[in-house]
Amino acid sequence: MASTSLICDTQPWKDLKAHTEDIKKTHLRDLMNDKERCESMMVEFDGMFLDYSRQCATLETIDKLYKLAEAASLKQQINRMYSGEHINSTENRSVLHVALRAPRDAVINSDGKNVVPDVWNVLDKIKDFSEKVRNGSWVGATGKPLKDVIAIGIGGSFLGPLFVHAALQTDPEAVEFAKGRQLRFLANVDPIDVARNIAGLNPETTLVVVVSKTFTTAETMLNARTLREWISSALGPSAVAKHMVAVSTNLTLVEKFGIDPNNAFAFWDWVGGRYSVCSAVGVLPLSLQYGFSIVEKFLKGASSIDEHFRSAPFEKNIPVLLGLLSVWNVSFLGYPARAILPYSQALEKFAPHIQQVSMESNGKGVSIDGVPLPYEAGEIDFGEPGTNGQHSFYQLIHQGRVIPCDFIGIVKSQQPVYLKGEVVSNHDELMSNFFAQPDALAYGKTAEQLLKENVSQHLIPHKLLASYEHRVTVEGFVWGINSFDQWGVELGKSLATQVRKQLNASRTKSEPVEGFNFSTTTLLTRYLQASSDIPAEPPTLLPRI
Ligand SMILES: O=P(O)(O)OC[C@H]1O[C@H](O)[C@H](O)[C@@H](O)[C@@H]1O
Repeated sequence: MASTSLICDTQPWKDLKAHTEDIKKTHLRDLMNDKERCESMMVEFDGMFLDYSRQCATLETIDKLYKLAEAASLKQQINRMYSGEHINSTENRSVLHVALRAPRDAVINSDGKNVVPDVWNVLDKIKDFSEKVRNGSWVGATGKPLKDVIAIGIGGSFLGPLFVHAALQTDPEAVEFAKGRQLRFLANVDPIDVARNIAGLNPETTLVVVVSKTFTTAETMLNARTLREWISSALGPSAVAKHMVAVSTNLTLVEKFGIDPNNAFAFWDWVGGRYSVCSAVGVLPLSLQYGFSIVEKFLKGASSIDEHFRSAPFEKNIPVLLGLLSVWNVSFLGYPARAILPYSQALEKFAPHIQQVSMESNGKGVSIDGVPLPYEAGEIDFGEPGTNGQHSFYQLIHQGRVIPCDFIGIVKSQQPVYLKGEVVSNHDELMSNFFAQPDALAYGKTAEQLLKENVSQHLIPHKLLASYEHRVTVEGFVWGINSFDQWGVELGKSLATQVRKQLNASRTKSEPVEGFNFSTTTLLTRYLQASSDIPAEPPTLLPRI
């Protein structure tokens, strides 16, 4: 395609549009009766089993989607990503999160330099540091071992690590490694989140990890200053060197903040924040909690999917199929939402993480060349673990609207329970719902997708993660957008700066609210009036619970 042309102008897009009319006349119940169709809609790779037969699609649809992929130069785009080209053109950067989990001997170049040795230098440093903290050879300022970790970070510097932490919390092997330790995440600038994080913790035994790609994010930096104060007011300012470390691409600002650069763990601008869980962003806090060996397994699983995504033919390529089907659902069938439904409590934070990966990546209104899109890109992702969601929002999916669903099932439970006298084990009971719901939907009126996992427990999260990351990439490539920038978020940040300035000026110099629209002016004024009697408190006076 020429650089400013849009995918919707290509013949394959037009063919799919025309084909949509035929599909709308077809009932999924009838499609499900076609054994040959269903059989060819099942794909397996390395313990993952994808069944997309409950998608509102025929084999002809899939064939047309491959043609669309060709028109979007999908294969070439994937190759460009892996070879370190600056596909994030608006920020002039490579997109190489795959290098974060590449084997030590792999060669992945960015700007003519193999980045894999840099990746492994940091991983080795994390291994060394986390072992020292865990075995008590790195101690706090008063000589006590650091058994609790608070990771401060937001967005991509929070959601991925939280998702993996939640997944490992009940993994029998990981539980053993985490004995006597706690990992908490402080994301929100709301002081309530600070209070909750420090509740019950002693600064003497707490290590704070400040995680921020830019080291400028307002929320994270205020929370970092707040916990720096919490530590130094209790243990003296010199304690910061032993109790605070950082993960960032901006080591200059880390040092300026007062953290020894030797205690900083780097990553690089070719890692998007929302794709950074496999960098020190996730690896450091998770290694402190579970040990590096557990986290290394995570990296290996993700790497296996990376290789699959790069090399498998499209008809067997799980992320490509997931991505093309999503484009089909959004752009042709007109379904704007997608539910992510893991039948596993361990995956409770998967949907919130994918929300950022997907919605921040593909929620765009212009093509990568700045041309306004005449079609919608991105989808509204939401989800909850099954069966909880069944008692909440499923009714709307059953009878209200058509919402494509990802059902994610796990073959073996991390914590199997089989009560004497019960007909089935507790996990079987859960899985009964997993198998029943997609059919209830398919034979009712909706389209959805069934994704089953068949993989030992601690291998689950990274394969899912890498598959979903690449799905988002596939969608972005087909829609012709830049999935790797986030200018909308930047606008919100700069508006917050204006508000912050105004609040400061009004509070300290009684300046009237100016420069905002009528609504915001009214609200800001009322807020300032109603909160004027709240005294300023230094952070040390935050509640100690
Ligand atoms: O890691 P940081 O630089 O602190 O950024 C944290 C978050 O900030 C913004 O909201 C970006 O849109 C996110 O992509 C990013 O994950």
